[in-house]
Amino acid sequence: MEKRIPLIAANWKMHKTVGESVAFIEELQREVGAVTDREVVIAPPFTALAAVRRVMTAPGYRLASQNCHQEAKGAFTGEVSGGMLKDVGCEYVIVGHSERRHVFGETNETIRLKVAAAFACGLVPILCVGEVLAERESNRTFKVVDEQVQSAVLGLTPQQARELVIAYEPVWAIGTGKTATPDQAQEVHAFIRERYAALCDKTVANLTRILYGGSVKPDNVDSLMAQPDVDGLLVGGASLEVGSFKRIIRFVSP
Ligand SMILES: O=C[C@H](O)COP(=O)(O)O
Repeated sequence: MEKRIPLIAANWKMHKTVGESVAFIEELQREVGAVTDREVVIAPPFTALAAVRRVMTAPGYRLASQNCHQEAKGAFTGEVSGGMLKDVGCEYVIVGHSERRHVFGETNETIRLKVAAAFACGLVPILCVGEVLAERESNRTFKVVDEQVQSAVLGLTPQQARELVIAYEPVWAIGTGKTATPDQAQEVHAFIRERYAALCDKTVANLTRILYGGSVKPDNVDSLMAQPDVDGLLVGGASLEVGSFKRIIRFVSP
């Protein structure tokens, strides 16, 4: 039976020069080597994509962008299209990260267009969803996450629905040191899988990878990855140092 291959993604956000990015990848590959039973995805800033691609030579490592524009080309100063990202060697693109939603005002509708644009260019979107603290405290987590997922998958083909990666990132856990407990993560992941099965198809939902993000660290990685519906991680701060990211990649399966 086909299995969900764990996916560990590093989102460097607005960190690292070209030189720092290259040095990190070289050291990581030297220390970890080829990965065969999991995928490692690195999302450096736009400026370092080409350089990282050139040195990313070990099996199991893939390049991602942190964002893309929804249009293929045009007068959009400062933006980068999916086609340009594919051209530079990206295989994945992070779409709808909470910083894009809450700092840059991206809506569910914009994110839906970005998911479609990514697929049209041959990129696999990593769709981020998650509630803010006030939503969790008013018991609206499931409603918010459901709306975000539902909106993003509108119009996807069965194959695209199968390839899409979903990342559950409770906004209150991002960069705060407050990780969701393994039970809290599992509860929302199971809900997402159940809703995905209703929206797409049960077989598709059983194969869809759902990542957790939000203050993932070496000391909580194993308990998060032990949850049956946590298929991988989207890591911010702890992905900036080889030592901590290496430990996260080497999470211990139950
Ligand atoms: O994309 C990554 C998330 O925003 C998590 O960031 P963090 O690990 O620094 O909390």
